[in-house]
Amino acid sequence: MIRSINTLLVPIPTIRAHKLACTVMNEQVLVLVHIQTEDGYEGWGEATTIGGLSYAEESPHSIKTNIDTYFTPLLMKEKPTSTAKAMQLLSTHISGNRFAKCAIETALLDIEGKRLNLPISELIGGRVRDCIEVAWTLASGNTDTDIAEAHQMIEKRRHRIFKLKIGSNPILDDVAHVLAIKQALPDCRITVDVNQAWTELEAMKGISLLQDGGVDLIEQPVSMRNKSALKRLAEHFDVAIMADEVVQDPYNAFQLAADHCADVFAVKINQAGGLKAACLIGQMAHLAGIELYGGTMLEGPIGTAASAHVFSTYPSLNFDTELFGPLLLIEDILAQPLDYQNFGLTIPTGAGLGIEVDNDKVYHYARQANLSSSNPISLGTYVSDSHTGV
Ligand SMILES: O=C(O)C[C@H]1C=CC(=O)O1
Ligand SMILES: [Mn+2]
Repeated sequence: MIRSINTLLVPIPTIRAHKLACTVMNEQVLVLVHIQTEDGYEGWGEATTIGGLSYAEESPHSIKTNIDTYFTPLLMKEKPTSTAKAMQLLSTHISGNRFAKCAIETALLDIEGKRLNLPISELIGGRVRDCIEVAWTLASGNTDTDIAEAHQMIEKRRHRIFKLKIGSNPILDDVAHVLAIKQALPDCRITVDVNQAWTELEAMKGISLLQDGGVDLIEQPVSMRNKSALKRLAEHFDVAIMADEVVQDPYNAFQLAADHCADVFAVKINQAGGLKAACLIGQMAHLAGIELYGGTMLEGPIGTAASAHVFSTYPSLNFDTELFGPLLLIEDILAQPLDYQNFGLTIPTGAGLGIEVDNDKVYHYARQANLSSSNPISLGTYVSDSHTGV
């Protein structure tokens, strides 16, 4: 039986500015859910998003408000006796709010795993791999800085796949930036994420130049609203085209898979609405012959561990993952950091998420952020962006 549900906003600075087409991040606001049960178990979940409301439809504050106002009273009143029943209850009474649902499901699975002494991977289908390769995003905004950062990552054997965030500069400038990095790192896989910034016509031009320059993967080049453009681009080019923002819950992923709108799906547990939903999307994509990529909303270690459990169950993961979120933050909130080495992340083997959250640290940071009104939580720097019509 659930005794308490606490939702905490925990802002942590990033190691450097992280520039996307829709926002510039100097800190990440972790949205953490802590559930405690009457019989002494506790579980953690995470509903972190990117840049306030600039990336997705739920903001850190809306997630906290909605969990406190709607999710918690419902769960406390109905007292579901399993994670599956709790999620069924939430899906019946609460529409949308996929990030919030993901955090609740994660915390409940963490508890269920601890109760059964099994890692979450074994509760959601069973792992078929114990380690996953992790790409790093170069997004300092400067080509030479990005190249130097990539060399450091290779030297430390942390990453050898690099994703570049483009779309906020003129196309030819972005292409020149990407190709300079590709030439400096000829043995590395280089991918680009346009975060919806191009029109179809711009994408035709940009992708053609990137494909000729040897780029390996193009992520969400056009608006998520224009699924047919994404499909046309995937059909037109040999280079792999990946759907990201457009891949949401299993219903919409089903349509995308059935229409074969992209060569690869980036799956994110928060965008999907939870771990089981993300498993379902992975299975559907696989059945439709679509490749899989383990995506991130730049979560801290809780959401990252949860994602790793999900991706460990995928039948194939040919485009690897980008679960580097915790490494972008200056502080860790775990007693023992996640195990990144040899270009990969080891999937935790302990019960539940298999991690130990430093509760004192997390509650301390959350209190500090709430008390200090002169230091409000930053929600990213607004970047004017024409593709979303704002
Ligand atoms: O993929 C996205 O759009 C979001 C995120 C993932 C890595 C990164 O740098 O940003
Ligand atoms: Mn993306």
